Amino acid sequence: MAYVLIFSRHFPFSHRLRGTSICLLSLFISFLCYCALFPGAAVMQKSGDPTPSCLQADGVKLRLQKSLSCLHPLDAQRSSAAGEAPQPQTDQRRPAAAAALTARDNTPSPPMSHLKFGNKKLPNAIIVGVKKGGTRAVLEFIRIHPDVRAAGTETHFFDRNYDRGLEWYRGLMPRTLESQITMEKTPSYFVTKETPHRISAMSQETKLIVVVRDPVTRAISDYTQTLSKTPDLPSFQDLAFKNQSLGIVDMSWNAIRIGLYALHLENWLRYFPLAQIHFVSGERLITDPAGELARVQDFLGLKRIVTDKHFYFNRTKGFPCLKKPESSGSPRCLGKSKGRTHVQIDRDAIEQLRDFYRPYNVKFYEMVGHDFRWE
Ligand SMILES: Nc1ncnc2c1ncn2[C@@H]1O[C@H](COP(=O)(O)OS(=O)(=O)O)[C@@H](OP(=O)(O)O)[C@H]1O
Repeated sequence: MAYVLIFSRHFPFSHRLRGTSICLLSLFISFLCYCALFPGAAVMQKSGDPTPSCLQADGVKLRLQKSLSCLHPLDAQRSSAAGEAPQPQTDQRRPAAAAALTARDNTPSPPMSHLKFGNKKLPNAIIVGVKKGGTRAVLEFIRIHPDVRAAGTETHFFDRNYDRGLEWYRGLMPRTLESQITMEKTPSYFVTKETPHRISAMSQETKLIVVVRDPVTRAISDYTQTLSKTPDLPSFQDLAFKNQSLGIVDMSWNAIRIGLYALHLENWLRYFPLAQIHFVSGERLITDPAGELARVQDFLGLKRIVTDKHFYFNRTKGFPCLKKPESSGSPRCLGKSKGRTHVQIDRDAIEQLRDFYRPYNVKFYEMVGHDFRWE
């Protein structure tokens, strides 16, 4: 206003003209002052370039939310072209922007990770044996149940890795929801002296599954596997007998020892009641997988969801395989190491081994209350 008064003194116009000039000059000078104080606002809106005003919004949650549309002006244009009000971007559509928002906003995010991924838990159920009994088939078949999750590889925690501790073991487990059970399989547990005691020390509630198979066929399967890795292995007969003509079997050979099921089971029954151990027939697992899986599901307290509609018999493989899931994927058979062609063993040796195992088998049938008919 001082400028206006000075100006009017130096230019003495007529009274009306002077009043109008003073008004116009006042407005002009006010505009100049406004521009000097807020340079950005006037210039940005004129140029139509939104970026600097977006940058000004940085650092403040409310302004940053608004500024998300600044990061993607094309989206704002598309929205207005479609006649929609521009929407703030959701996390899914703009993860980078959403991340920036979260980083600047210290509000804790909801505990979605727990809901989504669950927790790693120690196993509720373990397939403890027997080697070459069909343990992989049982695990792969039961884990298609939505309430079962399993460690993919054999952990060998209770026999080889016990010193690593339970937290190491837990770390190997998949994440599960509260409603799901955790499983693992390590077939050597069944014949390891320390294992029953160690599992009961972890939890006396652990459910145990043993897949048993005719001990003579199992021994030949075991030998066939070792031979595939060690081609210069002595013959089966050389390893199985101390003296074949006298029919003296070498019980110290692992392939023979594993088949003495009754002796191993005695050790387990010192720590677990029989009702907590479920025996799967390795033979029926091949001829009737759905029947065996029904019993496994009952034992685990699961709804019978895995049924015969999940299996088909693959003639090439000579074994049951899993059907193609409805959603995607392809039929699934177990790998080449399951269902190998066995080494031919002469009939006499097989008969001698059957005689050797018979009393142990009978004892085993009595202990478990079931005749597996290994004749
Ligand atoms: N569906 C299906 N597909 C393929 N194989 C099957 C199946 N069901 C049971 N089996 C039998 O499983 C035997 C291998 O047993 P394991 O999985 O316990 O072996 S291992 O101890 O883990 O090495 C394997 O033994 P071999 O036939 O001697 O190879 C199979 O006879």
